[in-house]
Amino acid sequence: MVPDLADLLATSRVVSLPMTTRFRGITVREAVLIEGPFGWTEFSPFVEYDDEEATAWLRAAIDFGWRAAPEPLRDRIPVNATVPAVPADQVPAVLARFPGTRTAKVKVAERGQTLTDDVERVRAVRDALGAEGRVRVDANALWNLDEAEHAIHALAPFDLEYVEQPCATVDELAELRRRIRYMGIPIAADESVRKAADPLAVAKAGAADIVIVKAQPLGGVHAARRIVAEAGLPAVVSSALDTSVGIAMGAHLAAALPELEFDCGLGTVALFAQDVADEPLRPVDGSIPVVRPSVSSARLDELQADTERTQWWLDRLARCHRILERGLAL
Ligand SMILES: O=C(O)CCC(=O)c1ccccc1C(=O)O
Ligand SMILES: [Mg+2]
Repeated sequence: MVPDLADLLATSRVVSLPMTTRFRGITVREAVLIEGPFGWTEFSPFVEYDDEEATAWLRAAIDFGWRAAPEPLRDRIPVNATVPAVPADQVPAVLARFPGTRTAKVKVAERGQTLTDDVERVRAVRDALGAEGRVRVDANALWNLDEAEHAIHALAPFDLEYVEQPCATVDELAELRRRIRYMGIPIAADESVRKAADPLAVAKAGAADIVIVKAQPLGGVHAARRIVAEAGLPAVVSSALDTSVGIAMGAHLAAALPELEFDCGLGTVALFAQDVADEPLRPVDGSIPVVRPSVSSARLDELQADTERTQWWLDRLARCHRILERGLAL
């Protein structure tokens, strides 16, 4: 079911959230918040995505606002700290934003940096978390096969929980998995799930040990839950640098999965200087609650994007809505 565009626009608010640390090259995150019959929901595809790709994010927004979430099987979700590609000396300050987390995901392979930068950053994270910490890295598909193999050798002494999207293609992931099997370090697929024509292809090809699932790009909580069931692999629910409302969507997905053996990438509200919720879904004691946060209109006013950006987002929402409706008509 797709609500009318007028219903979506009636409550849509475009916000611009300042971040504490540059992440994915951005320092301000924009989002549309929409109030549906089931509560606030979020539409925030990254600005560089085309309308086709952004339409899955609108499906997700509608799913969360206009449909009851599946029955939650847990009421809190353990989360990881997310460490952007910062210099090693900034690691303690980043980790301090994620109180109580035993797991950290560290960005590596950033353009313009070297493997030495990655090694020093990962070392600083391991030093801070100690032997009981869990350290995973995310290369965002930026290594080729040989670079990945070489980098994983260099990072293995820090005892990696898994390596997320080391290379771009399913074939590369499958080959890398063969090459590093003897090391016992699992490979997790992220972009190969959320940006693929077939999100199950990587699992079918046996090219990953773990799937990363994100509610917005996968078309919502219900669709993503189904992808996890069909993939038949352990899943880690992560986010897309969402506001507390988008994080709540992810938390409802994580809460509905029959098994959740890894900490989830849902702590990223900690990277925002401000947020839309009265009680932001920042990690406390290493977890976030499974709730629909209340959004204050005062905060929406404060964080409102300027006229030009607001129009840009509402136009984009309208184009994606048209694509959704056309899809239904086919
Ligand atoms: O998984 C996490 O720890 C947080 C989310 C995250 O890393 C992310 C956020 C925005 C865009 C891409 C990614 C990613 O996992 O690659
Ligand atoms: Mg990732």
